[in-house]
Amino acid sequence: MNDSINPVDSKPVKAQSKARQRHVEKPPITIITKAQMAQALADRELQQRALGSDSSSSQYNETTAIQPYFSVQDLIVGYDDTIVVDGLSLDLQQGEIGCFLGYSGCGKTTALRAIAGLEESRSGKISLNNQRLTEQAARVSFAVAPAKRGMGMVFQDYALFGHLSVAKNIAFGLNKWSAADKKARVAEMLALVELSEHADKRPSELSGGQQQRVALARALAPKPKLLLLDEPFSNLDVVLRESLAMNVRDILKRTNTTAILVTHDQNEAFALADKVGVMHKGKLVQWATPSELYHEPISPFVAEFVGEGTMIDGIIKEGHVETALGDIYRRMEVYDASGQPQYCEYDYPNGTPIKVLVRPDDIIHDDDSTQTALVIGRVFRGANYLYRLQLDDGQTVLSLVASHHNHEIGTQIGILPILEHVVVFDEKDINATTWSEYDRAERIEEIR
Ligand SMILES: Nc1ncnc2c1ncn2[C@@H]1O[C@H](COP(=O)(O)OP(=O)(O)OP(=O)(O)O)[C@@H](O)[C@H]1O
Repeated sequence: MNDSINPVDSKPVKAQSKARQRHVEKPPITIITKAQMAQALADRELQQRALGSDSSSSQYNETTAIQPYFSVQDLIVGYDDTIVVDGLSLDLQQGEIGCFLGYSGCGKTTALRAIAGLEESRSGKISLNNQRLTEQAARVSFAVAPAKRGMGMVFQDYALFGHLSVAKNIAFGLNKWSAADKKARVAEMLALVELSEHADKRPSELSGGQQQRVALARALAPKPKLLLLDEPFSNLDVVLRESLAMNVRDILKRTNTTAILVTHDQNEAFALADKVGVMHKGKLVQWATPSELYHEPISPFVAEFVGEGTMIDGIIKEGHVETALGDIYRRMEVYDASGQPQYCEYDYPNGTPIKVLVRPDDIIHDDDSTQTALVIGRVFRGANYLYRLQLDDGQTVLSLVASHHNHEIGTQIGILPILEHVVVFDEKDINATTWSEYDRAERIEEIR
């Protein structure tokens, strides 16, 4: 979504709103209709083709599309009468790291186990490196045995053999290798996870983080086509988790390993994965890069689950959205002849109540801004303060502010809303998903 706000709008939403009155001059913005935008996009494609720089046209994609290295299509897995994984589809290219992120019980581990072949799927197709691993369709039904899938697994409890040394643990999956190759591979893996000097120790003599690295080395040693990591850091303390996640990412990237991680920890997912799939009640709600999930969530559930933020009220007015922060225009990646960005009308009729997602980094603190908000709460986060700010009409937003800007609760501070990636949701969506009190209570129960 490529929407943006005009932060200096002069038209007040409500006559009595001080914040709206402080907005000065409004730059000229022409909002074009959806039909005009479709035409503009088509023209742009034609132009790109004519210039020979087109990498997005369907013609190009048809002839050069890369077959995904790993692919899952419409996977359904259930226990008895309950569907636990419901129509899961995703692709990964070789060397990419994917992640299933979601609350406890949403089906992440079941999806991972089905990919590994440890859980039977009811329907769907799984392919890895040009080999079909499962297919359950009307006329075809087969599943490659788990041991023949070429996958490695790293578990939450590491599952190391306590009576074997670190080196022997790592060598465990290499029984078909020659003694010399095995020795060389174990040494290579020990160096990779920086545990060479611990080769002869027992796992119990290592820290949790070191044990996890042994588990990783053991899983990587046989050169798996796909590595599956099930909550691999959950036994470690929070501080260690993120740094180990970055360390593991580095190791996976250096070895060009394709991997899928399961976690309920967003920081871990973002630190490790290239693509993150938010799961909810068995469905993969969105499969996207961490940045896309944060800036372009496709539903209020994803918006709330990923990152911090608040939803503020808006209303559709002549193709744009009016809010207490200013008027929001839907900016597209299409430019007119003079190089100015084009704005398209929103997909909702005039007068539709809208919710607008505002992230803490969308609200810049600026001492010189004429637009202000009241500090009603703040949390010290070392380099930053997370301020909770009240707008003139009583709605609240969050703002991430460098911690040398130390403003007391109860004071007004200048703000500059920079809503480059603003996302709007129809109020109907909000009610239909997790923003209702009922679902909040249900989720709290889930977490407990
Ligand atoms: N062997 C099983 N038999 C019956 N139901 C199961 C079985 N394993 C899991 N379930 C149920 O399937 C649902 C999804 O479980 P799953 O372990 O895949 O979730 P998850 O998202 O990985 O959760 P967590 O983060 O807590 O591990 C849950 O409701 C769980 O109770």
